[in-house]
Amino acid sequence: MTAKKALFDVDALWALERLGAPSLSPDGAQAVASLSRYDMEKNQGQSSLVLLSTLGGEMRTLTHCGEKDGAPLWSPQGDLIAFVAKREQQGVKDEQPQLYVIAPDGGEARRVSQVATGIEAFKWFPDGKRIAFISWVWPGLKGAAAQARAVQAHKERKATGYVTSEALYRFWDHSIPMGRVARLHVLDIATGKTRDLFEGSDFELSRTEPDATSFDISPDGRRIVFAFDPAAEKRIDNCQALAEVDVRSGEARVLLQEDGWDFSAPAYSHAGQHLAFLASHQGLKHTAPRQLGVLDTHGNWAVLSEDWDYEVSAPLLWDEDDLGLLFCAEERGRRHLWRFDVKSCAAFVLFRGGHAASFGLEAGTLVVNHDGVQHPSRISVLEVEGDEEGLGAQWRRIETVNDKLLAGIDFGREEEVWFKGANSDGKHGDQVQMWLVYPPGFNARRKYPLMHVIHGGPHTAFGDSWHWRWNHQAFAAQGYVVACVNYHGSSSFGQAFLDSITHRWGELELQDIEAATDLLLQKPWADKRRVFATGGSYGGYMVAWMNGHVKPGRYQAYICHAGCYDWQAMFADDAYTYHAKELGAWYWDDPAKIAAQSPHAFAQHMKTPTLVIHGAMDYRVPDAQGLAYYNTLKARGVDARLLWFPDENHWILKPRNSQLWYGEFFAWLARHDKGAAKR
Ligand SMILES: CSCC[C@H](NC=O)C(=O)N[C@@H](Cc1ccccc1)C(=O)O
Repeated sequence: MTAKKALFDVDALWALERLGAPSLSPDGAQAVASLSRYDMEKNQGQSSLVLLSTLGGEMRTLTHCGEKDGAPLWSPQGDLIAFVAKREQQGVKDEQPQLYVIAPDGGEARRVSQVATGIEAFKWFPDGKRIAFISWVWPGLKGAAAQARAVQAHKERKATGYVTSEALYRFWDHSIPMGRVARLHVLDIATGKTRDLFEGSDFELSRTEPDATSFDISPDGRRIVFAFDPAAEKRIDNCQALAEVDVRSGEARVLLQEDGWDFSAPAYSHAGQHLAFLASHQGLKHTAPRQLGVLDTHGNWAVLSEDWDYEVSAPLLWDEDDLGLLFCAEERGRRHLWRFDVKSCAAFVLFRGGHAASFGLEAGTLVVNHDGVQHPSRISVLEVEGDEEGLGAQWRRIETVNDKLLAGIDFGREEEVWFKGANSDGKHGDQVQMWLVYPPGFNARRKYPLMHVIHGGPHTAFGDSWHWRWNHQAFAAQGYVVACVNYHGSSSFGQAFLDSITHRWGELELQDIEAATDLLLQKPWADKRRVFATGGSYGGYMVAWMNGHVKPGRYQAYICHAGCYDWQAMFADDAYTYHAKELGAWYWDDPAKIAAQSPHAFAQHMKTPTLVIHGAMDYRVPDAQGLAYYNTLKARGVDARLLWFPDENHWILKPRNSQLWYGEFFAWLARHDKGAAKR
């Protein structure tokens, strides 16, 4: 008699540990990664570093005491592992993240930076004696001491007002640091001395969260290539160019700048003869995919993947023979790790997702961090390469994180379904993908409630991946059949499918969702008295749109998380310069066109009970959107509930708040699940 397994719930979700991106030792024998765990009592997370052997053997914990030991990178010589952390040690408490190093065989980590403005992201120089890092600094000041004084003055300021004349002044959940810009610096590991490579120049990195993919160090360590916005007025939808700075002299020159082209994620080949990068032809269309570009030493560049109808994701990693590049890219609701051959321009799947999140390659050893509907992040090493589709490849896990906890939990199975959705060309219905996740122990002869979980974007996709915030297994464990429709406009189904909704947001997506509901309600197990729709951000927009467009009673209730409700008022968001490209007009030029795509304009039809959830720190979809929607429902006498977080952004990230989120989510559905009472 096998022991009954527990159902998956939010406490189990937060009890799971989360593996970060692996960094391999130069000989490929070991990988270091961050491992995050969460404490519901303390209501916070903690990350340490773990060592994994690619040759077999148990995982070892390398660091214990950091608040958030993250972004570990093995030195090129293999003698040190560098990472970013905020710690209190050696009599100093870090106010900003600093750089630490630790020997791979353990011991105490050593702080090697004391940068008042903090360290955002870094890379090792080939000599293993220096690192290049990003820090947000006041451009007019000279030297680290001046920056430290400015940090202190800002901290002690009495006036808290934010003043700017910039077009881009906030991003996702933070204000762009007043007066500061992101710059590249060099740190000498031995002395801790730092140098601002852009000092005295107008160069700066992107103002929208530059990271380690924003720059690369040449194989000889003499130059650093970086992406930057050449426009005088920075905007979220500006195109970036590529430039290169001489590390010794600080002299910088533009390498690649083309009107209408956005360049990013530069990566030198090992021989230094080529530079790979991502290129998006924004002049053609704002949704132009990021494609693979290569520049040679004569200044000639080309897009190698223009005939490949998938979007290339950063980071780009040259194969060890410089004949190919590794990167992740989505394909029909999955995300694989690919190798792109620069000569044949053919793409081969190395790791077939599920969801390939990150990877590392050293000395012929390839590791991947991957997840899926059935499991959170894992790290595996390639043992046998498969065919060009990645079929037959043999990967071996090099950790057992979460195995004990998950062994006692029953998960539901997932199913990939294709159905005839909206016709984008007016002729015939297009094939649309949907993922179903069934309750554990699903029995087709019984009746089940149906719950749509509608993804955001709109240009993203739900698929065979593990989601920490919208966890399909947590929803299915409550007894719902969970349906995730990759509606028209979703990514990973080709450019035409993604572009099909441009200037007509809401129309085809609704047809897809409704076609899916019609299909599912024909299933013997579907209880048509117990149908619900939920969604976040653009998914929240969709459920608000449904409230104004779908006959009341079809769905018993909606849940709208951080939903776009009123596109004119959405102009308060951080991405306002994008709106006209997607909706087809500025609201002042064609208010009717904007209203025709805006849920608020259909409020007079709204009657379906809705739980509205929003975070006050959400600058992408300002919380006024959720409040306006909630107030509208209340004013109309529609049953509504508001869950508002004063300290969360677009996502709900604190453990206790997430616990509350799931609790209110399920309680709202149960409250409107009249069918459940009669079961
Ligand atoms: C940068 S424009 C918004 C596109 C972005 N898409 C994918 O991540 C996004 O933030 N989408 C939001 C919804 C939204 C759409 C348009 C303007 C503001 C917000 C989301 O679904 O997360």
